[in-house]
Amino acid sequence: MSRLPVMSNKRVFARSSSDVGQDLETEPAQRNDAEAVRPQAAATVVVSKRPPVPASTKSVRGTRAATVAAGPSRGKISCQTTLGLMEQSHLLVMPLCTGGARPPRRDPWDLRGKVSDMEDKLRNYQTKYKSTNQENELLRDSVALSQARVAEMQMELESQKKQIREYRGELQVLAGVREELEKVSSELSNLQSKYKVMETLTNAQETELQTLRMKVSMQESTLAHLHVSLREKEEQICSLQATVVQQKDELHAGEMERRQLHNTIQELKGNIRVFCRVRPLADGGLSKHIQLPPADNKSITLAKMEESHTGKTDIQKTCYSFSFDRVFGPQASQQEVFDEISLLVQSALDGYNVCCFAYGQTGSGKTYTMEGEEHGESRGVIPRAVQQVFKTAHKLEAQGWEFTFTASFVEIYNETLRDLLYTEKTSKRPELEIRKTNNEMTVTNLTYKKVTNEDQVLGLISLASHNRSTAQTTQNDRSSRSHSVFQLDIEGVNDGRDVKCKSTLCLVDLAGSERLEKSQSQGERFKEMTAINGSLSNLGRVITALANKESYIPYRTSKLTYLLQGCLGGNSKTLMFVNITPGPDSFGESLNSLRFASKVNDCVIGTACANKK
Ligand SMILES: Nc1ncnc2c1ncn2[C@@H]1O[C@H](COP(=O)(O)OP(=O)(O)OP(=O)(O)O)[C@@H](O)[C@H]1O
Repeated sequence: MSRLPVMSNKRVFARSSSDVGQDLETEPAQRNDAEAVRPQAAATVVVSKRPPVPASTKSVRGTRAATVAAGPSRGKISCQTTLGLMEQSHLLVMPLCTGGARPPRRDPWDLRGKVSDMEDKLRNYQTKYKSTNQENELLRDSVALSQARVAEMQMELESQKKQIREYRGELQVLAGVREELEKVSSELSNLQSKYKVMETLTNAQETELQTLRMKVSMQESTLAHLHVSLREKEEQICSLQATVVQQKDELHAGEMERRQLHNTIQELKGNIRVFCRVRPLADGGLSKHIQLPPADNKSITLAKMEESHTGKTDIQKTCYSFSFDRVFGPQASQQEVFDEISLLVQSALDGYNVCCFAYGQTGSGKTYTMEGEEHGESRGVIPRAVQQVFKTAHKLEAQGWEFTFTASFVEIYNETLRDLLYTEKTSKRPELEIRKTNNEMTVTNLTYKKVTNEDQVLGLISLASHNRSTAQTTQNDRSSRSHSVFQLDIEGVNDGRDVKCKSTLCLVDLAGSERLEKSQSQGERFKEMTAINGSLSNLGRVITALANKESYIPYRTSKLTYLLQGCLGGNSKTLMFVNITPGPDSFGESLNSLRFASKVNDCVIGTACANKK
């Protein structure tokens, strides 16, 4: 910045000196026409310092001086020109004051000498001026060059600055890149260490792979052997499968034959059978008036005992003997009893309707026989039958049979049906009605539960016994005053053989059959007893009518016989338990029960046929 004014001064100076130079060079011409202005001005300057030179002292050397000296007389000098000349005179005067070796001092009179000196000086100055001008020119050129150079340099500087900025930007970018690189290099070193680990692992795995390859090749050869043996086995399997098919056919044929034979045996035994069961006394023994011949398990004798006149011995007065399909004494276990009826249960799976009911006075052991205890050896007919049904069905699955089971539990109390599997509010109980559709007996609004295993059925049985209506009597504090009917509908399908079967296993615990006088029943109890006895009498009548092959069977007279119609007719197998109380007080009731059972036992109901399609 500080150099710029200097440059401009120089420029001014250069211009002024060149003007002066020009003026001086053109001076002779101007002198010739005697019109030059600037030399006059210079003369004016000189005049101010030196005494005026007379115009007559012109010479060749002094022509200029004379011309200079003649300047003022011309008079017309512009102010601007004067200033330029003053600058010029300054240049001219300076060497005069500071110049080199001084010339020998002239005498005051030696004006010519002095003029000559002056002229010499002037020439010197002119020479210097010329050389200065040249120098000046050179300098000007050099200045111009320098300026151009400077401009160039500045441009270069600018471009370099710009480049520097760019470099800085790039540097920053590079710094970022460097950071990135550092990161990458640290990652790289991490990766390298990982790579080393991986390399080690790879080596280990390669070794393992080699081992595995060897194993694989060994196993491949083993596999090839196995393939061969597999093919052999497959062939064997094929032939075995053919054998299995053949054996299945044989098995099915055998099963069909077994069913037929089984049914024949059941028919020979009678489609209605009666078993008598005498419950033990409280001490486990047997009362004197009941006699069970030891060698025979089919007869029972009821003997009327009277005290002798002395009162010391009992005299046997009247004897009533009865024969049944089987008589169980007080020691007979639940298992023994069930073994005798299990063949009938099998018939249910073969497609025959099976009905088993227990008849007897209150407390004679009907519920014990049919239901028994919930678990263990004292379980009764119903849980054991259910167990057998599911076990046998499972076995038959292997022969292509598929079974579906539907359970229902109904109670007949005072000639009214009650659903024992009903779980809703008691107030909302719907009315149940027995309907006969397609020769099948159904109950409207009754709960029919699909069951798939024994436990489900046992759960339903316990629900039913909870719901079962019981009423207190003087003879048995847990006496049931209603008939309970458990039904298991069984449907079997063997698609492979295109065979179907359908049957119902019906297990009935009848209400107590005691006489009215003995039970001392009154009011509601009397009504109950009338209904119970009415339905039991009708059961006897139905069985007799069936035995006599009467045209009219009074099924509809009571709800019990109407409900059991399907299980009591020709297409069914019926088993009746007559339960006897051994106490002497129950003699009359026992006799009644045995007479009723005997009547049933004498019945021969038509040949049963399986419900097969
Ligand atoms: N064979 C038997 N062995 C041992 N105990 C028996 C036998 N039979 C019945 N009992 C017992 O006798 C009592 C009465 O039996 P149960 O309740 O089965 O009579 P019930 O005929 O069903 O009476 P209800 O008609 O009132 O239902 C029960 O305590 C029962 O355990």
